[in-house]
Amino acid sequence: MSTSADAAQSLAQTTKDQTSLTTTEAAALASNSNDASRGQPATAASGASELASTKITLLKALKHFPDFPIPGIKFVDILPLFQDPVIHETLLRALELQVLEFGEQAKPDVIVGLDARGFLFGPSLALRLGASFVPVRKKGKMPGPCVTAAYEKEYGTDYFQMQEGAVKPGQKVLVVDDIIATGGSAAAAGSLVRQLGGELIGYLFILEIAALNGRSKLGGVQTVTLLETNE
Ligand SMILES: O=P(O)(O)OC[C@H]1O[C@H](OP(=O)(O)OP(=O)(O)O)[C@H](O)[C@@H]1O
Ligand SMILES: Nc1ncnc2[nH]cnc12
Repeated sequence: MSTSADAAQSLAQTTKDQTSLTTTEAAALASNSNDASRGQPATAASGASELASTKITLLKALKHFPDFPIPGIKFVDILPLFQDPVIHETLLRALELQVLEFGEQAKPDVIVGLDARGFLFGPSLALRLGASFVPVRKKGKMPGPCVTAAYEKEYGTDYFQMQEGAVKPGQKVLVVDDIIATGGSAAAAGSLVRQLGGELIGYLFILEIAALNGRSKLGGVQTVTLLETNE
């Protein structure tokens, strides 16, 4: 009979090319599977199937809109992930597991979410992790003194701001957003965190548009993405 550890190892190996989840995460998903089946141990096969189907479920829920918001952009819409409470919960659990995989020494004090789609899951993730949530907003939306950074993105130039004092010097900060495309938005957010004296410990995204190589703008800071598209 296989143990939970065996099942988790098998899960991680079976799905190596399909998912960024690792052995520890697979173990947690296997444990979730135990809950779902009311105490019945998950077999490696059923756990692997659950993990693969989790990723497929999330990918299938995404919608694609050619030529939005301007011609030539293939827009990936992540909003459907939040329409179904089961998919929403699955998403949050998977993101939480990704952060836990960073290890205790890299436990974030602050989750910084980017305007606007980083606000859809950043606060929920922060609550699960016992961390603060702090927004990065487009310029002119927040009162009081702010730090500002300009950035180029896939479809234009923009400005991001954070409120002074929102991140305290030395706090460990994880920046989260729905999508990394060119990486301009995330890099600007990282620069704001550093302007406030925060320690930027990583970036976490739901989806990476790999062809745009946004990671190259993030200066080697730990960058984790749940899903990937090459379109
Ligand atoms: O990697 P990049 O090329 O910078 O692109 C990624 C950013 O673009 C999108 O936001 P957008 O600026 O469209 O704003 P919105 O969330 O307010 O729609 C997306 O939500 C990311 O924040
Ligand atoms: N192709 C894209 N789809 C959705 N959001 C984006 N943000 C930047 N590029 C995007």
